Amino acid sequence: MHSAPARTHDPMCMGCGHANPGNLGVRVWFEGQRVHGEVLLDERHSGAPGYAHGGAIAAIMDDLLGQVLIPLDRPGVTATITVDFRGPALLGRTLSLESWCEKIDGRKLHMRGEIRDGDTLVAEARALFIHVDVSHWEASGQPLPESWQGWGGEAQNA
Ligand SMILES: CCCCCCCCCC(=O)SCCNC(=O)CCNC(=O)[C@H](O)C(C)(C)COP(=O)(O)OP(=O)(O)OC[C@H]1O[C@@H](n2cnc3c(N)ncnc32)[C@H](O)[C@@H]1OP(=O)(O)O
Repeated sequence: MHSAPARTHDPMCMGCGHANPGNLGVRVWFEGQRVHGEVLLDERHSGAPGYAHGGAIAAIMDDLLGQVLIPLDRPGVTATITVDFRGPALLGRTLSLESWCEKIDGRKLHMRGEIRDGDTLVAEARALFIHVDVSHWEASGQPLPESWQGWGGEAQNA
């Protein structure tokens, strides 16, 4: 059963933002605290003829693993991410996405994610996210998404 998120991501997000014409087309849905999704890359994301750029795959991973913050109900930022490229990422194929939180250790959120083309593992990633208060993003002066109000309670910030 898919659950509707209480929070939504930045509409201008480079990965999934519906208001960003240059988005990578990441679509996600939630099942409990797990994130599922899909993406279809095309010639704009080429790294070699017919193959996706590794940076596009890494950006998708960052977005995908960050989405876990929504069901966790904790705002956070990526501190470090490692992407292992395991198989060909072909353009023009619908890739399936999955991410989850493996461990929480205080403010440290250890995330994992996978991208598959059918049964083939294309890439896997692990990342450390750090829980922050939403005031972390106020320095830009841009308005924050309305749904972020009251998100995640208190976190001691940078
Ligand atoms: C989907 C819903 C929307 C979600 C929002 C958007 C998500 C988008 C994801 C992104 O792309 S975020 C953009 C890229 N990331 C950043 O811009 C983060 C920039 N870095 C920072 O702002 C600060 O470095 C950070 C908030 C991550 C940490 O600073 P703090 O001063 O708050 O914490 P501190 O440095 O004291 O570290 C807290 C703990 O984390 C550990 N830590 C921090 N950075 C680390 C690192 N890089 N590697 C390993 N450990 C790290 C640190 O050692 C420490 O461990 P201990 O508590 O055990 O001492």
